[in-house]
Amino acid sequence: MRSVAEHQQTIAALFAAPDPVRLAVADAHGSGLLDHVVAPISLPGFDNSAMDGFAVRAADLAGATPDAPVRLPVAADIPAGRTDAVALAPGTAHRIMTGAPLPDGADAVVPVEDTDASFAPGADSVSSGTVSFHAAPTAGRHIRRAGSDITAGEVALAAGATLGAPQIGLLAALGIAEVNVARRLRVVVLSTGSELVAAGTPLQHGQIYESNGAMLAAAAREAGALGRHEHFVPDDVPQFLAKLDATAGDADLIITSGGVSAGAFEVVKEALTDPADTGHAVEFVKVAMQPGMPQGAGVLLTPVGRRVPIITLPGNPVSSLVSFEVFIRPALRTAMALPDGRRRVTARLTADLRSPVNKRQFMRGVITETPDGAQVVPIGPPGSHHLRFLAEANALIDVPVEVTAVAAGESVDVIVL
Ligand SMILES: Nc1nc2c(c(=O)[nH]1)N[C@H]1C(S)=C(S)[C@@H](COP(=O)(O)OP(=O)(O)OC[C@H]3O[C@@H](n4cnc5c(N)ncnc54)[C@H](O)[C@@H]3O)O[C@H]1N2
Ligand code: MOO
Repeated sequence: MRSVAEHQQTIAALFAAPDPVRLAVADAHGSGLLDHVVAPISLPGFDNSAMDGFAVRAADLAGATPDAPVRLPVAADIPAGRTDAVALAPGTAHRIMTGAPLPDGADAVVPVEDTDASFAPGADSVSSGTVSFHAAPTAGRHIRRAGSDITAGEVALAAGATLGAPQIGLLAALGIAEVNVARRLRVVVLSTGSELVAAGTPLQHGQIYESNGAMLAAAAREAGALGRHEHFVPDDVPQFLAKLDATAGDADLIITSGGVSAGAFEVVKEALTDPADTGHAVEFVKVAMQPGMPQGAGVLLTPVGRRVPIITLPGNPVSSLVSFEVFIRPALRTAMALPDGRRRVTARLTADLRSPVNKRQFMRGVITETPDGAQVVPIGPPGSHHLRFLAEANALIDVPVEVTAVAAGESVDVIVL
């Protein structure tokens, strides 16, 4: 049997290096940045006010106290967005709003609360009257200096960054319209099985609702890819191959579910084990793990001669999602220049655990932080049909091949989902 690590390498080798694409910043959300982004401008771009109040020369207010306020004439009004250059003459103040450019000559801003003025709607305008200051500001007070956030020429975002909301915000603030990112890969899931029907159809005896398609497409999207799913029913090899060709289209990865173990009607395995006829090259193997033992991986040759990676996952729902997590997710993320994004931690086991001989087990668990450190509770039986416990789990307990039992209180490796 193949080890988990060996099969991880096989899957990783199916993917090419990240494919560069230039996207509008908003469309690049969630993508991996391929090049350093250098700030074309400084932020802030000009000295500006951090408060609604008055721009002053600090020296003009030296000695101001509530008992001995200093009164100055208000010469101009500077709202945010005023674009002409305004100067502040000695012995005067300008009314200024948050984000408005500081006038030449001003070296402090006094918030309106520290004066006798009011900016409340309906209050008298003070822009051509006088204002009384109760305190002496220090020079530089409430001024946001040009370049204090980032200076033009500095690296704003390093290659490898993932473009989440804050990174999109920074790029937009720098006036950057487009970025070079790794193309998000298109993942198509094709589920097989004559027992499967779609939601909305009444179930006959022996039928079940198809669930792996939606689940694996969601997992692909959670991994940062573009995921969609198709459903194929008959256990018929020519029909399956035709569906595969039609589905492959512009896919970067095809994932099938079901039809790969030892049954009499394993359509995926049958259809893809004869590369002489089809040009496909898919290898079916057993991996020493539980769940997820029957696996297949290789390359599909499309009718237009394109080679598309294909990964054939086992049909049991828990097996297919755990296989996605262990094999496909890391490879997809690397191929999209995204960090692995999963935390591996050590946690204290709260109940005894058993694991099959010669298999690396990925057991569902619930991990919590306690004052004594992380602890993990194994949940659900090992059977690969227990979707309910999978939905409850927030972690996978990674039990090494050589371990067959772990006692409560011992430490285990955990992948936090
Ligand atoms: N004689 C043997 N039998 C089995 C072996 C084996 O080595 N020898 N391996 C077992 C293991 S382990 C697994 S895992 C499964 C894998 O089976 P397949 O990949 O061939 O999948 P199916 O037989 O088509 O389905 C298995 C199970 O999962 C349900 N299923 C399948 N697709 C879906 C779907 N899209 N949505 C919801 N549920 C699905 C299906 O109804 C079956 O119950 O084989 C064991 N058997
Ligand atoms: O690999 Mo199967 O996943 O044990 O149920």
